[in-house]
Amino acid sequence: MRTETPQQEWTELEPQHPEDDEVRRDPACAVRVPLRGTMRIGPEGHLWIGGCDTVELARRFGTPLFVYDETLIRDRIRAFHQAFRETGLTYEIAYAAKAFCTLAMCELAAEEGLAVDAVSGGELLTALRAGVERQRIHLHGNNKTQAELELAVRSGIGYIIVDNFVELEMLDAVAAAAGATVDVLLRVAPGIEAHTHEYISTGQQDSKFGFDWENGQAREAVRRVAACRHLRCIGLHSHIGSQIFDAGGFVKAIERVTELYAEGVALGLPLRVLNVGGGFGIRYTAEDDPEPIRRQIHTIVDAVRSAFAVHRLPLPEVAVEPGRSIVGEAGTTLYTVGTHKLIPGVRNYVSVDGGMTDNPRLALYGAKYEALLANRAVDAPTGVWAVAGKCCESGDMLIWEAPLPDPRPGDILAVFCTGAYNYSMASHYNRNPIPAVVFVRDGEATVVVERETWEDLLRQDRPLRRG
Ligand SMILES: Cc1ncc(COP(=O)(O)O)c(C=O)c1O
Ligand SMILES: N[C@@H](CCCC[NH3+])C(=O)O
Repeated sequence: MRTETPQQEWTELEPQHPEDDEVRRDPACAVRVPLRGTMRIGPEGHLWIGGCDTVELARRFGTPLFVYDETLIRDRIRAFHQAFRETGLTYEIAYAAKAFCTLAMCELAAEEGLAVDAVSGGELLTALRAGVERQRIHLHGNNKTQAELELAVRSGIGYIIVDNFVELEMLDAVAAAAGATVDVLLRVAPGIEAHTHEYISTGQQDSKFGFDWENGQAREAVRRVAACRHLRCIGLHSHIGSQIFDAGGFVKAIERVTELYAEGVALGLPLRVLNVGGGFGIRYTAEDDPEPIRRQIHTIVDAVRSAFAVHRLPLPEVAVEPGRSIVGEAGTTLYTVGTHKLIPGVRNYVSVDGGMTDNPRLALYGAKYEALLANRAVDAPTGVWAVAGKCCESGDMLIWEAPLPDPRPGDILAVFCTGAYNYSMASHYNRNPIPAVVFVRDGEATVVVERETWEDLLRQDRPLRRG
């Protein structure tokens, strides 16, 4: 689809944060929502993304609709590359596909020079089918199945991040059966508390992920992997959590993991990779203030340089696994406004045609979002609305307090920052179909995931009695 860009004047947007000119506020927009990437308010008062009028996108493709600003995704990736290039260190950026995994996204990641970090057979197959170079795919997971390990070994992917002792033995056996030697990293739980929601913090001791550093399991894993005849341990991995705002936690984790790295080198392991995971935070709302990527990457690389100097080790290849920070702010969900319920003195609810099925993050983490009416983007808010989904669940809310002009049935509501862990965590609850996904760029909209239909929902069902 090509949508003509109007010729009239566009609203001028001022940088909100001097360090991050991708986030802008529209002074004419009373809702005062940060406008990211290619977002603009058009002269007709509509929200435009990637040169496309979102009201037209909603009409054309239906709602709920995930809209991704392709330019912003590419810009985010390039910011990571640029930050690393400035450090002069060898590096690899692996896109954490769990944030948003489709063929198109994996293709884009590969085009932009990213490796892909997969965490299941499904993500692995998506990356392979998207044509990502095999050597540039990694496999994660705390309970990889035999079938997933076999697919990974058969496909000859770059490396597998081993999470625990059971997997270590299982993978050694899978590699032996395939007559292969498999490159692995060991995932260490470094005992670092990331200051984020407890369900997305993963580096602390009480975590299901990785070999525990504090009680010596990680050290034991380094010894045991050295004895696995079909595994070649080429590095160590840690990941401390998600939606992290400053790189302090990474520094502590790097210091701990480097001690182990030194022990591994002393044991004769061919270590060359230090993977510090992902978790770089983004600005969901004006309350969020993450450090810019450039600064976080520089802090990480400085920490690696000093830790490796302490142990007199040659510098490793530094790998990171960002997901949210690549796609989160580039995604916007469009909904159609339906019913409302006003409870005087209590709360005003407005309901939209999606909800926890396309965005479970408020229900899961109490996540906060900002929104505006895409078809009346410059109308001043007249009140605070609780934006509800359409599921049979009181907790099915998208935003508890959204300042909006009185929403009318048929208005298009745009909820921002829904690019990470929304489509990928979407569900069929209440038998709702999964929405379509479009990428927009330079006035072109490309459907990268078709909308599911009610018929699609029945495709795997079989009747109780046949014939
Ligand atoms: C091992 C690992 N790597 C990378 C990521 C990506 O995290 P984020 O999307 O916060 O960058 C995660 C998720 O938290 C993870 O568990
Ligand atoms: N799904 C979570 C993050 C988990 C990250 C995976 N380790 C979110 O939406 O924030």
